[in-house]
Amino acid sequence: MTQRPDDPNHDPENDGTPDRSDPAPDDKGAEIVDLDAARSGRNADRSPSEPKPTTDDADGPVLEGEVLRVDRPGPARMDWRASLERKATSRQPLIPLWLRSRAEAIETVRWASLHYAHVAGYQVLRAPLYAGRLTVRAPRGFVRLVNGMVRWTFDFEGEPVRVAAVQKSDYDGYLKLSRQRDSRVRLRVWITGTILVTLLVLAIVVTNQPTAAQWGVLAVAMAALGILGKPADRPLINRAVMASEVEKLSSDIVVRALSVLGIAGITQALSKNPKDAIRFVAPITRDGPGWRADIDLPYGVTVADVLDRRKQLSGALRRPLGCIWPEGDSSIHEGRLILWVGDKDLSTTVVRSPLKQARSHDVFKGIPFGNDPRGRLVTVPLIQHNVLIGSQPGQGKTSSIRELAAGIVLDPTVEAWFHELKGTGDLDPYDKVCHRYVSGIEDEAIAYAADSLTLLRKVVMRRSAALKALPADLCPDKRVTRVIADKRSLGLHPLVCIIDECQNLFAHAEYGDKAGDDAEFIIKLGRALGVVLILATQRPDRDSLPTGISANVSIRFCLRVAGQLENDMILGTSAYKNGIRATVFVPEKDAGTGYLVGATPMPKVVKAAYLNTPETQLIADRAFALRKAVGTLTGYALGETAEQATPNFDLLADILAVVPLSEAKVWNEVIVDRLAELRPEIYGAWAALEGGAKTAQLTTALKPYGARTMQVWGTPEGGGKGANRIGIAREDITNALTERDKGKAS
Ligand SMILES: Nc1ncnc2c1ncn2[C@@H]1O[C@H](COP(=O)(O)OP(=O)(O)OP(=O)(O)O)[C@@H](O)[C@H]1O
Repeated sequence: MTQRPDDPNHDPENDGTPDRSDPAPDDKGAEIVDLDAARSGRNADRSPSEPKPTTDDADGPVLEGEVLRVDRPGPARMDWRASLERKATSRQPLIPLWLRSRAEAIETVRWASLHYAHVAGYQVLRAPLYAGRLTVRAPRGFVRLVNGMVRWTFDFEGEPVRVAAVQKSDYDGYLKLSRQRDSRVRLRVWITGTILVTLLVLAIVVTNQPTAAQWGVLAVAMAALGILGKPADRPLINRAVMASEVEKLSSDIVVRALSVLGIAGITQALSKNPKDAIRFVAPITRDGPGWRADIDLPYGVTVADVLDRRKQLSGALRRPLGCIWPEGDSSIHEGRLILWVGDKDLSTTVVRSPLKQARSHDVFKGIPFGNDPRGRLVTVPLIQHNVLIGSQPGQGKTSSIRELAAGIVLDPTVEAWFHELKGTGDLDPYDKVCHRYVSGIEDEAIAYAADSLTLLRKVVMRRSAALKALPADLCPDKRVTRVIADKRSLGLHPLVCIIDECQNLFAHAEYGDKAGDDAEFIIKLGRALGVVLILATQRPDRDSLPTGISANVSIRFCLRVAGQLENDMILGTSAYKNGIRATVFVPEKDAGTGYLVGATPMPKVVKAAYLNTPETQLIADRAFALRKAVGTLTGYALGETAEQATPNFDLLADILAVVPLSEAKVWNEVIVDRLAELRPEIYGAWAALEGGAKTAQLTTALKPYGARTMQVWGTPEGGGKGANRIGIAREDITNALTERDKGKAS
């Protein structure tokens, strides 16, 4: 509805006629209709054959009422709390970022001390060189001094002016200048004479002083003359640190770089509004060893678009790729870019492990894992989590595992089950503290790792019952805590199982399927029970990494991978789409650097700490001593023979033993109960499971033999109503047994 000028409520300052040259601030965003233009437009749309409306018709009925605008005038009114919350997100820190983390502050102070110690040491070592230079330059300095004094005393500086006065025949001027010179020279001769006499007296005094003082005075004199004799182009002192070649990051440089990335949204926005298309929401500051710019990208452009062009950004900023770390902050919005440009290339940095010096460690506090590009320590929480590490070969998976393993073994309460299925012995230093350990690529090693998973599955089931039985005051959250872990008799201490090169297990023809099922089971249920699985693979595809594992694991570390598929297998579905791309890392050069997801609130680029073999050996020795002292060395570490997951029993034969020929089909749950009666030490844990878990247990156990389960009609053993439930056909078990035995014979 619009107001008319003849309306009694008409507001002359707001008559509904838009003044495009001077939009009133109050009208910001209001929908104002130019009636004349609108009507003429409407009439123009009519076909000439249509009857022309009468003037009244054209104007339409005049409606009365209050003008209601779509956009209300005045500033946007927000709830004050919401407005405060919004402001809170952009508060500048009271304490500088580097002082907020103890580790970062220590690192900065350490860096500054080392830097200045280096500068001091460098200059002290070169003192003889500087003394030599001063001596060589002293004669030239002496000549310059004498020359300067003579010129000053006899006012040679005024000579050209006096000559010019003569040449211009300016006698008055010349006379004035000559008089001035005479009076000046008279005074200066006195001064120079006094200085010379003083120097002479000083020289006589010095000749009567001890030799050390004479040398001291000579040194000072030579130094002074040497400084005076310095050639203009050669400084006396060498620079201990070459001037940083790092250009200070400025808004102009950032805008220039973003504008050449070829992102259509940025190019268009800049062409329309070169000044404000890219907004800096905070001043560009130093943040750690680099510069940080907080930027709002133009509307419609997301951080993922920029991440995609990190290489181009590196070229545009004229900095090595390893210095360019764009990051998003989706807690604000998807277009908020935090661009961090480091002074140092991350790929040339080796991160020292804080565990190198640690006497012991508590895994409940997480494990120090590496540094982010800004040099801040990143810790991986372990309890309540599982970890998946992946990359193409040679990118640092085993090194990352070594670092995690260091934290694990330095906590003497943790039971370590380590499996390294490459056979290179990278984890061998730790074998002396492991409850289970294997290194190898052959079938025996794979079988051992598969056995570990089967045993671990049982451990998880047993722990589940043990945790359930704990009194509520000891275990209010139904999960293992430090207090519970420390009560060894409960058997709920942390148990960490590492399988490096796990593709060799999961893709194994004989053990792969079952191992995959077990691992998935452990990942899903083990978390609250203190059981942690750490898997590393160089072949992240569906065959080598069951989707049940890649979908359920909670912490992921992806070093360089070749493509989107591998990226998302490790980092989770849509990671690539969301700009978390481990494809940006450079093969080999970026070894140890990867995206860490799930360990920190936001995905992070992290360079893992690196431990070489001797350092790993020292850590393992400390861990051994620690464990020996508290009595937690068990299993492999004590040279005990490995516990076997598969003692001498034969599931297929056992099933045939408990299912008579007369029963063609039987429910799984019935078979499990009968098996438990037959061999309680083996099947007892299965029978303790409830409902679907009991049925699923047998289904899973039969899978490796190719024996399928099906819907079976039956009635409960103790009597009751008939029903369809999951079961097996006896004939299928007989066939599976025949097949298996045939295979063994061949
Ligand atoms: N965090 C790191 N910092 C520095 N260099 C590293 C780091 N991690 C790995 N490297 C370098 O990369 C090399 C290969 O590392 P590593 O053996 O851990 O790779 P990998 O991914 O396990 O290889 P593969 O897939 O063949 O088992 C190391 O020898 C080391 O030179």
